[in-house]
Amino acid sequence: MDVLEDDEMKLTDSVTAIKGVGEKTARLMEKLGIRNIEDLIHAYPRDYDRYEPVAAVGDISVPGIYSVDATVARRPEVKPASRIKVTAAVLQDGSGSLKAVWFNMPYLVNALKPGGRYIFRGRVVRNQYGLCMEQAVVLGHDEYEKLLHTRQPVYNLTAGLTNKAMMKAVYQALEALPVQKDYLPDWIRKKEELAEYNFALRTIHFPKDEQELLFARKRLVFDEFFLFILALRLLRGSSERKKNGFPVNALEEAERLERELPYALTGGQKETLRDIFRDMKGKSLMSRLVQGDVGSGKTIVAVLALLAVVENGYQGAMMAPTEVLAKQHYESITAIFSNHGIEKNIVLLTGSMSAREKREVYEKIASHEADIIVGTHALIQEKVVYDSLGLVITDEQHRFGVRQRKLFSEKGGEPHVLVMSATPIPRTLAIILYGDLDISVIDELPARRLPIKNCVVGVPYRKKAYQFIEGEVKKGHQAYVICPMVEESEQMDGENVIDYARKLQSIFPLSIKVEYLHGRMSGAEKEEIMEAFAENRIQVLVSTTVIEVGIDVPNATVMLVENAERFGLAQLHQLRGRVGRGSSQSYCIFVNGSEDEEKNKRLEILNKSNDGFYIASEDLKMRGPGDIFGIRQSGLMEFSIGDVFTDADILKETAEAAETVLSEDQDLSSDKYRVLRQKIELQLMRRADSALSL
Ligand SMILES: Nc1ncnc2c1ncn2[C@@H]1O[C@H](COP(=O)(O)OP(=O)(O)OP(=O)(O)O)[C@@H](O)[C@H]1O
Repeated sequence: MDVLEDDEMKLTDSVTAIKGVGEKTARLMEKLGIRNIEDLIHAYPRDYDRYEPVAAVGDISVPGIYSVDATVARRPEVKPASRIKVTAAVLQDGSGSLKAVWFNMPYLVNALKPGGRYIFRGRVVRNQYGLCMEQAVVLGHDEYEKLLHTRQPVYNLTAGLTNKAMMKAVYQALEALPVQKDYLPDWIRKKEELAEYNFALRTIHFPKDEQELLFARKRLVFDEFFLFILALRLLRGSSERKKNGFPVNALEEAERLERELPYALTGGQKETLRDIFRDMKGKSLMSRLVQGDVGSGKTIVAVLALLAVVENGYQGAMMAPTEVLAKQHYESITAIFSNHGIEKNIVLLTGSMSAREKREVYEKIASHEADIIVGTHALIQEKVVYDSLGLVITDEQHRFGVRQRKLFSEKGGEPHVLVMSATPIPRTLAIILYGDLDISVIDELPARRLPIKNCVVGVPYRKKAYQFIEGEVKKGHQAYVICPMVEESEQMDGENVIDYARKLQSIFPLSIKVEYLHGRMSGAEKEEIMEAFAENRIQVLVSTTVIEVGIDVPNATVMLVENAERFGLAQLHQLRGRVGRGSSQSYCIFVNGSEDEEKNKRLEILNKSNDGFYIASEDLKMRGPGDIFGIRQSGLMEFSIGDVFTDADILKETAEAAETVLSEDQDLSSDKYRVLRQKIELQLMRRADSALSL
């Protein structure tokens, strides 16, 4: 028996335990965050490739993936096009003919006999000669019959790792794993009509049909929310009633700065500040979420809170999700303080600083020479010892720092925590998702802001858009261009930052400097580019969504989003929030890169409104149950399968179920919930680990 168990695959095994997965593949998988079997089986497909019935060639008028049942009209030709060999054929059925090309597959010339009839399945693109099918898979009729109506999983990949390899690895892991115990209590499964766990897991990767897929998905979404909510509640249980070790009583400096600001705070900002000050003065520690739409002015609220803490003799830290943002916060706080004669010592701490620079900052933090520390995750590395850290401000993605909180408490007392969020979700959902936090909402934008003017356009409009950008730059303004990809990819078409920046620079006069920014650049490179953009040494910044959160360059007045159809509306709303932050009129141009009218309709929602809540709820109304794959609403909430917008109903059901469980057993200590509790603890550790390794 023992021998058998040793042979069994375990969730904690490395992916190399799978037959056919070697060190090289393991390293590639690691890039995707997949280290062990458990990670692998939870790396859910990002989409599914559907084998639909064949299309008549004559009916194909827009690009997309198609299957056609056609004959090869004449002997295919091989043309050497620069380095690659292109095999070209003409496919015919009774309704018309279609060009087909393959790259670097010259052997097809002999394999595809003139007059031979096959099923060709591939992506039809539009090039200068019209429609053309690229890299088609050639299938026999029997083979196709078997695949018809099935869905093949499409995984997130990285260069060198093919979809086929991922599929095989997942399949083998699922085959080799022993059946896992379903940790969800039976009564919940029955009440909510949820699939069995092992079945759900298998089906999400290899569904038979749409119905089964949705059934499996619901179960996994439920699980994800359920574990999350329970974890939050357990955490809250342990952090509640924590005594306030950093009472904030004196508020003179903060109130003076508030009076002297060049603008009056909005009602929402004032109320939020009152909540914060009341909390920090009170008996227990503050754990508060500040929710406010893009550009609602959360930063100044954070700055005033930091100043209050410092005035009372403590240190305050502000943790940003990226180095670029940390630097920006550091600079804006420094500027505000120096403009108002406030002499506090502010330091910046980021991962990309040299060891010597870091050491100097550590010393300043330990000796309390530093009052305010702004940085990235570097702020919570073990080497950082605070003298008396009274407040930590963080963003919603990193709030789940169980270990972090523990770390702080080991370092001399738990600080107050303030979490900033721009995710536009209704209060009922916010209460569920932020169950461990009290909530303040900044529900208005600063007065005298001109609403952003929007338009949704097709690709042919580009030329005009570039002229428009040129005009704005000539007026002294700046522009952002967003592309979905960093560089050209074989798997996906769409605009990429590197080529796009090159193209724009060649179109614009040299006086307009175009640069690019993306997440794969080093911290120092990104900082340099952002700094140059903030100082208007760069006029047009072509970027991926790395600038989605928080970047504040009020002089930028145009945002052009390429392949807007690829993004979730909430995410587009965040992107749009990068303009319209100053007093000038701003513009947002969404380019729909597909010819799909439905996608246009979705984007039109953005055209109609600048209100994040409205957009999220309208988007929800337009989606059917089959639309949940492909586009995720928002990258802001770190769920791997659930979507807080689309799955709002499941989220509510989950919250009720969690409530019932906790009313039976407050800390899940009974035998009945032992497996569930273990699963939650594991989840907490994983989240804490991934947050720390960022
Ligand atoms: N009450 C106000 N009146 C006028 N301008 C304001 C007010 N509050 C903040 N601002 C300015 O509005 C701009 C946006 O503020 P801020 O960067 O704090 O937005 P945010 O809420 O953090 O948005 P995001 O979620 O996009 O990061 C800043 O340039 C800030 O100086």
